Amino acid sequence: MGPPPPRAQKAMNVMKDFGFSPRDVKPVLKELMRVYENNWELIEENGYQVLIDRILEVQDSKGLGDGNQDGTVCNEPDNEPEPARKRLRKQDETQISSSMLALDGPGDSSAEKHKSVAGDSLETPITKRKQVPVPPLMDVGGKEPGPASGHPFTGGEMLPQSSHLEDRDTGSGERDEPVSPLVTRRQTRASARAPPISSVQDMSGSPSGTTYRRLKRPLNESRIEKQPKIKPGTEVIPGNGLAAVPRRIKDEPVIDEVLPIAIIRPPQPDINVGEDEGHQSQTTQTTSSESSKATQNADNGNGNGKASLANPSCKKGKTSEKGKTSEKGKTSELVSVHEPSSSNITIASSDTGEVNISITCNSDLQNFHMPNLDAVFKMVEERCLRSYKILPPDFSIMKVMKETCQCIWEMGSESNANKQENIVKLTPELESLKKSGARNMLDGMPEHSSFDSLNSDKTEGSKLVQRNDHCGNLGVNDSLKYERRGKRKEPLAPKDLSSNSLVVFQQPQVALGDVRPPHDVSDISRGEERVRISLVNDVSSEKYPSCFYYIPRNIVYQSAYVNFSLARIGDEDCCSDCYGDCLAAIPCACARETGGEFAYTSDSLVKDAFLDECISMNREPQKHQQYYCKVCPLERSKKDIPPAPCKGHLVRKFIKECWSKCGCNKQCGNRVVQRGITCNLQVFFTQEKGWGVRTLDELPKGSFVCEYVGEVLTNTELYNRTVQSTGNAKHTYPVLLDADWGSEGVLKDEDALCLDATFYGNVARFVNHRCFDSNLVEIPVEVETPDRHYYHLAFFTTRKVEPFEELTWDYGIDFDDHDHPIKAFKCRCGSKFCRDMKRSRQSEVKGCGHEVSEQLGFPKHFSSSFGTFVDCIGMYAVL
Ligand SMILES: C[S@@+](CC[C@H](N)C(=O)[O-])C[C@H]1O[C@@H](n2cnc3c(N)ncnc32)[C@H](O)[C@@H]1O
Repeated sequence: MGPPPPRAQKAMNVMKDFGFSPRDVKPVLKELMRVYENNWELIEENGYQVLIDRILEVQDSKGLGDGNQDGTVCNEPDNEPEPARKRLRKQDETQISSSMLALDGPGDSSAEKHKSVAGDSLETPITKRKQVPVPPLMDVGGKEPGPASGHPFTGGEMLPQSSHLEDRDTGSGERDEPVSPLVTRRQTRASARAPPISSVQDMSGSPSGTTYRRLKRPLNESRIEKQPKIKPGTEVIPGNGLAAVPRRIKDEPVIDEVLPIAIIRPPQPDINVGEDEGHQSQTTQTTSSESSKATQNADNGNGNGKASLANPSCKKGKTSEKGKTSEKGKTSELVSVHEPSSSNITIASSDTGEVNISITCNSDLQNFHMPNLDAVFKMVEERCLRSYKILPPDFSIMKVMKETCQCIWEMGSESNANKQENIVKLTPELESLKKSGARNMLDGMPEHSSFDSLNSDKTEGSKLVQRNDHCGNLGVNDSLKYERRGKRKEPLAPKDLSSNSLVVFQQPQVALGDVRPPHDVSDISRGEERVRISLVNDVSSEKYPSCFYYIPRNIVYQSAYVNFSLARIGDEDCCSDCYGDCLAAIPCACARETGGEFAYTSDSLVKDAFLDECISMNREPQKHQQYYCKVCPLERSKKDIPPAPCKGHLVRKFIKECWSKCGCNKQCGNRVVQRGITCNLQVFFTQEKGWGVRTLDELPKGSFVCEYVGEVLTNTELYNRTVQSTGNAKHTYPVLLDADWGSEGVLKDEDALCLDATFYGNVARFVNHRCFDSNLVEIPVEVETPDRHYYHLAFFTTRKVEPFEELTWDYGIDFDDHDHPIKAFKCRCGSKFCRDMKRSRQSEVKGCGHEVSEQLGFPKHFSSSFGTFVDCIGMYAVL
């Protein structure tokens, strides 16, 4: 017989370090290989957990309870095989012993032995050792939740091997001290290069012996006992991983059936909306709280292996809304969730463990065809991602199932699909954002904001609040008709919507209230920023700027697709293995975007070379690479047929900051923009340009000043806003987020985004324009998402700025572009490089009191970089 294959040999070596002799290990390994059909990954998973478990079981069933009782010397005494076993017991005390109890069955003596072994082992090592925190289960491959166990997001999914190994290995007596995970990456990486200790050294399978192991699932889940048998005749949905590789958690009741299975049944002919619908909704409709309760009940039932069966045919009297039935002679429980209009969802499980999820779509059956399920799931997935942005804490699979039902109904019903065009779709972004982790995007929202009223009563549809003239555009959606009801304009329910229609009203444009929001002159951010931003006017009698809501972070308006899903951040887009301050260590994955070097210095300044490149791009765009879209979303949004050719977009340099999926701390030097404004700014009234912003501090070159914050819109929304704008006065401050447009094919409208700070914005909305030599430059910064459709636009100083100096940036306006939907203002920037050649030296400007700058004939250029358009129509006499 030749030597064992390398993976088997490795497994044996690892087991040896745990104190198991090859004699113990070999047969078990063979057995597992047979059971898992030589799938080594399953055996190696979580540090050979399954193998360890099985060996212990075999030993226990032999009545050994101790790996060495057979006399095998599997390790030198000094290598303390026994404590290794004991540690294993101790760590698994709750999980292993309980799972074994469950397997062995009540009253089984071996189970009792396990208990006592575990109990013994709890005492000895701990009393011998210093008071060391009980190590998590990571050394045997499990996942120990808890704050100390590592990654903030994964709750300890990843741990530095060096720390947990040292923490655990008490063999030498020198490693008793726990190693803080809060070591710098440099330290951690250095220790990674040292040979890892004992058994777990190569468990990651990483050829480089990487420092970290990724643990795929909690320990309990990884306790695979054996392949459950799939009963003949059981329906297995292809591609369902659960069915293909069934797993059973040890401490759950033994069930021979495969679970769960979702069965989507075609609608029953006897269930339709029609005349019956009103009755049906009265008798069977559950409130959402009832349905969630019902769902919970169903879940509980499943979890306990209790029965339930669901079938839409419950309407025939076979079962009740939530009742018991004895179909097939089994006790079964049924839970139905009935939507008033289009769907019923029924979840059931039998006492054999079979779970059925049955969805009934009440549709016009004549026009219904069962759509391809893959297409349905894709549609559901897209909707969820779009609607929920970040999945809210109360996200439930029931919602997904309802969405699924809706999609099946829509896709399956041709006549309805056609009607969809006439239906304004529900866009729950704001609602879900408010509930979700993205709520902080709305942190700037005042209590009385129209958001609350917009969302408080969906059945009433959108509520628009008329804005006073000073605030400009009402943004009424074309597809809705409004009538006056008291002071408000409220939508009339569209008459032609069938009862099956998808609900209903579009969020209106975010409109400001009748009441002008009070500006707090001591802090216009009303406490939203880390610093106060005062407002002064020593020049004119104008006390306040036009009304707007101060928000410290962007908010998504409506159709823009902004996805902060952590799942989309791959390893290459974060540094989960970092600790402390990334700048203090060798550059991590987050520096990849900036050529392998961080863009910031340890003083939080943008490095000179990087900054100069960005400045040059702004000042001399013709010298830099430009992308030309095949079909430019900006031109497309203008609705010209055919759309005009793309005018080009600068290929921008991005900064990528560390974020939530990174292991570093909040004070990491690669987190500048996300920390918000730190310098003292003041909004003041300028002589020439209305309100402006100045710094009260001296700012060195490369300092972060503020971000341009506003509503995230699609270009079409922006265009609609612009063309709908009427009135004597309006301000629009849109900025295109076009830094990556041309690099992709044809962008969807929802991906071609811009920021509008007209109604919701931060202090940046007051920063005035200066041609060419502005003291601020905008740099795109990726924070939450590697997706370049959405990024932060951050302002950094282009040079040292003195206290009380006005802050300006170059809007990139083409003062000659008379076709542009937004007319350029008369530039009063005062720069000797001013591009606005045509302005009159003496023109008197109402409102903003512009003065004339000298015209020195600097050659005009137009940076379409961000396609920034800034306007103050109505405040200027001549445009
Ligand atoms: C982003 S806002 C800046 C804040 C604005 N000054 C205010 O009072 O609200 C842009 C508007 O400011 C004015 N503005 C900015 N830069 C200007 C400049 N260089 N010359 C003249 N007006 C300017 C224009 O009216 C423009 O539409």
